[in-house]
Amino acid sequence: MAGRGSGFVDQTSHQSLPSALANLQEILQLGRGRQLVIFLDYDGTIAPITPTPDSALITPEMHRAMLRLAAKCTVGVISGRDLPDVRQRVNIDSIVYAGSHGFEIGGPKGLHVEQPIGIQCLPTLDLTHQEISRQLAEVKGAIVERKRFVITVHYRLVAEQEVTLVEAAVDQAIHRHPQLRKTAGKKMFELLPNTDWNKGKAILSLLDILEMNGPEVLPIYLGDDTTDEDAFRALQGTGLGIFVGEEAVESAAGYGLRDWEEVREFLLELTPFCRV
Ligand SMILES: O=P(O)(O)OC[C@H]1O[C@H](O[C@H]2O[C@H](CO)[C@@H](O)[C@H](O)[C@H]2O)[C@H](O)[C@@H](O)[C@@H]1O
Repeated sequence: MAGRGSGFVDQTSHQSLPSALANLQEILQLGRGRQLVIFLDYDGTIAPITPTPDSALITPEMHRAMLRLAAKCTVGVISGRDLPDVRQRVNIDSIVYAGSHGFEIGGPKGLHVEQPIGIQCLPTLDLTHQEISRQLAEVKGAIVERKRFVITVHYRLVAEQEVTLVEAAVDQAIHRHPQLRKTAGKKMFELLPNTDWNKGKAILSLLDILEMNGPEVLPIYLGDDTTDEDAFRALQGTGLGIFVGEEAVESAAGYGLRDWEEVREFLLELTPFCRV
């Protein structure tokens, strides 16, 4: 990873990651003479974590900050959410989006790419969605969220003693349908096509599509959850990862920011130094 920050002490703990804000000059130095491309995760990075998926919105201030940034450089939002959902929440036409953890990519000038393996899995995802929804219908607080290529089973509002029921339903589905694999994130489990595709691969593919895969570009990725680690790893050596959150987790990111408000501050500080 380019730039570990001079304050770097222990790379296994986020709390010791150097602050991207405090080390802005160092980051700018890495980007000197290079075009910056900024990739942002949605939930927990540009929007706060809320009790239900529906209520997680970006603030007007964040929207303004992103608009200003997008006027100066290439911006992408790389999300586990469904592509139309994240696009509508961010609502900026000029940026590129990846939904379903990168299984679907969309952007200006008609850009639209879906992973063929995802398309093959659609009947299995449909069936699994029905099965899990039925199985968890009686579990109070469980939310089954269907995205085109991913099913997310949320347990944030489920009583602690019932979370095992939620995980058991997911595990049984994976057992029945080996075309799917399980991942986990903030108070949720996900089922997605059982293939080696993730946010990191999606970003590398996007950089190719945008013809921004050379040394004259510095891609920066900001994310807060386990699936964002794939993106941090993918950019090691060529770009920069910024972990968002206060908890101590193992991260492949080089810098840290506390929360989405610090993310906004960072974007505002970075914008004047971006060029198209
Ligand atoms: O990759 P992301 O854009 O960060 O999306 C990851 C998942 O985020 C959403 O769930 C999370 O945020 C919700 C709203 O704050 C919260 O209620 C939930 O507990 C979190 O797991 C989204 O609903 C999922 O579809 C995304 O995969």
